[in-house]
Amino acid sequence: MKWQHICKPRAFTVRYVQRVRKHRWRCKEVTFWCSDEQLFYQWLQAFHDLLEQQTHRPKNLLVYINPYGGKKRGKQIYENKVAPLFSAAGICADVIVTEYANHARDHLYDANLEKYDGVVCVGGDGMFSEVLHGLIVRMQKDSDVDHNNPSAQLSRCNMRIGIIPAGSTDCICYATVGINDPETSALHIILGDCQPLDVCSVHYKRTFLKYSVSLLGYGFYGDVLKGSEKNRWLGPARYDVSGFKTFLTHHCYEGSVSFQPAKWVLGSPRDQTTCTSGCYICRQSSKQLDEQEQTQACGSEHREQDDDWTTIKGRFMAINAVSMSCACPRSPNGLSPAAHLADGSADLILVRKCSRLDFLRHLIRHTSNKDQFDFPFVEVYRVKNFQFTPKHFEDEDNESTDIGILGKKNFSQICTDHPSCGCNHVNSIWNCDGETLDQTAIEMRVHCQLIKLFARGIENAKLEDDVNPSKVF
Ligand SMILES: CCCCCCCCCCCCC/C=C/[C@@H](O)[C@H](COP(=O)(O)O)NC(=O)CCCCC
Ligand SMILES: Nc1ncnc2c1ncn2[C@@H]1O[C@H](COP(=O)(O)OP(=O)(O)O)[C@@H](O)[C@H]1O
Ligand SMILES: [Ca+2]
Repeated sequence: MKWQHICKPRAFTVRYVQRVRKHRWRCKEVTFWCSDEQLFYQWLQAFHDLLEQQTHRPKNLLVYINPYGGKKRGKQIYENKVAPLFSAAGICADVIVTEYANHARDHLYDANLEKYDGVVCVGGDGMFSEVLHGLIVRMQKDSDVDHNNPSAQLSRCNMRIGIIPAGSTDCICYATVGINDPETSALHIILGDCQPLDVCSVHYKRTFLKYSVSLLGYGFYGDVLKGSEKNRWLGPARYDVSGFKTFLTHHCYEGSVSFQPAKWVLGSPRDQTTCTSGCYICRQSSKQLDEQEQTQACGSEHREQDDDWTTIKGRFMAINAVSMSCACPRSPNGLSPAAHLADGSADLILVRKCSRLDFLRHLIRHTSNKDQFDFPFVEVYRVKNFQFTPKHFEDEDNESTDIGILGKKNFSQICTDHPSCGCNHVNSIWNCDGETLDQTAIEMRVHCQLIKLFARGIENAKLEDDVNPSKVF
């Protein structure tokens, strides 16, 4: 607006956020001018004072860009859509373009994080997972918590994480913001939004394997991931190709699932309501968590109940544990539409052996508003933890030392017990936020609100239309 400033020397431009379409935000600007010099400076001072009060807004960020995620447009997206907004908002960003897988994670283990108000990742769920691991593992190391102990009380991370979506599924961004749009996410970061998020830890015996915030899936989604890796060059379409092939092969896997229900939570996976910005159920969990932490600070030990385990044995097409809805462009309501971002629970979805047609009907429901759980072969439980043991775990345990759990022999072994059941593959693998796990027998536990994102949850569409409280920056 230079010409305006020249014609009208006492002018200033205000940039603000406007909600343009469902969950999509855009940066707009308006230039004011004033003939009275004193009044002009009063306005400038008022804006300056207002902005100074916004202490939750980040000033220094550490940004990691995965140049190979999604359609390989991470760098371009950051440079064209995000960097200009950060600079307009006066944010100083140190940018690292990753050079290899796990670069960001390893860098976070030792980086000096003191000067940063947050970490931003540009990429997909895999890239987010790197940053998540870097920060959580670092936090546990700094606070002397043994993360190999499955029952350890993990220390919560205060450093917020921002996600600029530039990946293939972008589920974590979509399920926490409502859209996978880089500019919208950049604006949530600039405004300093804060959304706590549950994290699931995954262990094998007393060894830590991985953390998960979206999908921990065995069977269908594990096989889709395995099949997709060799077609990475296809970009996001690799999942469609692999999904189709996996659907045609129609494998089921035998094993036993044990879990403890999340009794204290207020919601259920079959609720008609969903988790929205400022969600009441998540706020109740926050209160309980604070009380728990206070009790611990006073020296009393928080004792988890160790009874009420339920065990389900059978042959499964898919075993999915999700601690958020997992909404994404492929499935706008997600794998479990009523799951909550920060209630301290996960939804465990068991899809038992069924016909190919039934499985297709179940899958198709993920693309509409119809209930994907309303089938006799689908069960869903809200849990605080679960354990899975594949039927052939004993053999696997013995063989793992020679050929590795994911070794060919193990994966393609023929199920001699059930020649006619169709489960000719003994074991599947676990898909943990788009990364494979090295073990099939695992235990998972939800850690309530372990991390925080630069997001605010899914805004209520009505609120967006009614009051359009644009935010100035
Ligand atoms: C006939 C129509 C069938 C349509 C079925 C659609 C069901 C889609 C559910 C998708 C759930 C996605 C859960 C998220 C997983 C991601 O964390 C993971 C990694 O993402 P990224 O790093 O961005 O690549 N993505 C996947 O595992 C892909 C699952 C795709 C399944 C088709
Ligand atoms: N520079 C890099 N070279 C190769 N792989 C990388 C690089 N940086 C990150 N990665 C890895 O790329 C994988 C996929 O990243 P992600 O951003 O999730 O893309 P996508 O959504 O397409 O899977 C992750 O496992 C991440 O660890
Ligand atoms: Ca949850």
